[in-house]
Amino acid sequence: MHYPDIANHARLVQAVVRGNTRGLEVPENHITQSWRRCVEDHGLHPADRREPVVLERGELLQRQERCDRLLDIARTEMTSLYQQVAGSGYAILLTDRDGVVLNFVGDPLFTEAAARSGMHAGAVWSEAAQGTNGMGTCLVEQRPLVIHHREHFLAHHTGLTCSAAPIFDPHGEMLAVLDASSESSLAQQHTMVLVNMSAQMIENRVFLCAMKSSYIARFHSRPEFVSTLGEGAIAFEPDGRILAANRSALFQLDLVSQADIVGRPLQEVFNLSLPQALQRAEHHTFQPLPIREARGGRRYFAVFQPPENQAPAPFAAAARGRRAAPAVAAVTDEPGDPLAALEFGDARMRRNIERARRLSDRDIPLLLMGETGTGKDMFAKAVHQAGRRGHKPFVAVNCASLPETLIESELFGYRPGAFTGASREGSRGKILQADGGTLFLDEIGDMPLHLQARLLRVLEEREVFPLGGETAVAVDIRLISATHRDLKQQVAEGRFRQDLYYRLHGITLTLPPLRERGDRRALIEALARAESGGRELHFDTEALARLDAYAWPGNIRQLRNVMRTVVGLAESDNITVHDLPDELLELPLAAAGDGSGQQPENALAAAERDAILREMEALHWNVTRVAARLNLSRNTLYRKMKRYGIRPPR
Ligand SMILES: Nc1ncnc2c1ncn2[C@@H]1O[C@H](COP(=O)(O)OP(=O)(O)OP(=O)(O)O)[C@@H](O)[C@H]1O
Repeated sequence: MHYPDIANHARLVQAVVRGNTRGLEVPENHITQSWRRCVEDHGLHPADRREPVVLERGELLQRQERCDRLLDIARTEMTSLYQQVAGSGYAILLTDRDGVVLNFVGDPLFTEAAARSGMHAGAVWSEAAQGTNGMGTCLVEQRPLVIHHREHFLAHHTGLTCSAAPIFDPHGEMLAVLDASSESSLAQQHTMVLVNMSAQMIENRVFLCAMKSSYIARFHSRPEFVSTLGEGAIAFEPDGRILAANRSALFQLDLVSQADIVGRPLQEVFNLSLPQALQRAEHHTFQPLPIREARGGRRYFAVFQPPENQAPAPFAAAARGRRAAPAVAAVTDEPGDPLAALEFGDARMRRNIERARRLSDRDIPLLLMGETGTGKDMFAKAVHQAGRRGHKPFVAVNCASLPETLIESELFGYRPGAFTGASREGSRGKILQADGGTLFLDEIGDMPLHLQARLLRVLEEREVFPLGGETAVAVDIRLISATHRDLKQQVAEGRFRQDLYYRLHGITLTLPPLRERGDRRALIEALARAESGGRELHFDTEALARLDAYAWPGNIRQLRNVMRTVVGLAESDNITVHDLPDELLELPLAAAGDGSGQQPENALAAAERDAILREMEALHWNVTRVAARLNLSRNTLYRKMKRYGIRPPR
């Protein structure tokens, strides 16, 4: 920014703060209020060029360790959000409640500029440090907001556009802020919608994770929305006393805050007795059953889940329902042969399993390739469990979202007192955690090139020097990696190091996409049984043909989600085409296999589809009003409806 622009911006900000705008209409809003705080509370000047405050590495590590559950959960959503906006020069950031950036996923187009502005792990983006900005102002306002260009307080941030949304903990306290920032000239409302959905997704998962040792009721007015972004969740004690509720639960029950519900007995909220609620939880099924609100009698559909350590493994229950269902046990903790359990009759899978079995006790590195959702993660775990290391740890590292600044301490760990602020106990890195067992490097094809060299060094040396330590610690690990990318191609294009590739692919197994598997029908039936908690469902010929002919771009993951919906909506155990989701019925049968891409390809897309559907229902399919509510143009909304196969009810 040139000096005259800086001076102009500073003059405007100061005039507004002093209430001296002389005829210029400046509405009083959260921006002007924030500008005032910047001057009056934080003593900032809009023309300041402040170097970003950056925490020492040790303090950052401590903060990250304090939030490790949040970070684990947020990583996937951040990557997914980043993929949605990739190419438009965005950085995705997560801050803690003090505005310290804990994780950063950046677009190469913007990473350099972001670093210049101070957007990296460890930087502090509170209002006190950086003036009005997406993250800092969201922390104060505690609601989603966009801070666009000249709405920033400091002149040198006026090139930025930031969309930020808060993440609350299960007790309604501010936990973190998720933000997408870019130097784009457009304030993209659509980005705000995506950020908000991702933040809610993280918040819901944090809720379920934090409250997993309690009973949880998950509900929605539509059964297919249970287990999605919009579901309400209420955690309660065995005596029925409510411990916490998520935001959607409060919204659906017309409550304002946690104080309106926490401490009350569940029976006052829903009209079912405590024994009924507990009984439903004990017979944990994924099928949402009707329930009524105690006061107004409004109808919801709910699933009750027991405290985690008490939950029966749903797949195990399903497996017990049938003799010849080895694959169903694949995803349980049931004893047995975990590799055999992945077999349903497909020849390529059988060959993969045989080869993996032959090598399971030898420490040859295994590289798993296959499209997203084909079961690579599950295969890796089965290989681990089937081998001699099975009772030792299986430690997964997602290479796509490893924070760049922390790769070494994440992998190697550090000694107590390795640097100022390092935790007193030190930290075992992932490699040492996996000692004796298996290190699973997931999404290896997405690891930035410059980090691959460091990873290679670790793998070559097989010794770990924890940061600050003087002696090397020998490690004994089996290496399994997975990617949905064509690694050979990546090597040819110079995007993946050849030496690392050879290090990883002692043997490569490719998991076939679902549409090419010969055992599709057996898988469909097994998953339906698993999702219904062991009930024997019968698919009629046409329904089975539709399922069989569909292209399944999201592979087994998508099939599993579809089965969950089918089981939730089916009125009897006989499944017909009318019980199948619309998108499977869109195409004439013969064309159903061409993969028109109408299925949301990831969780965020699925959430977007759900949000559009929810608003459509709430606003009686009035496209103009829904577009306004979601801040989309009508055309964009129509395009999205087409993409997700959303149509008004007939
Ligand atoms: N053999 C199987 N039986 C039952 N469910 C399966 C099987 N394989 C995969 N799934 C289910 O499909 C989903 C995706 O599996 P997984 O995470 O292993 O796939 P992936 O290939 O690693 O996906 P990504 O590349 O997106 O990480 C999971 O919900 C898993 O439970």
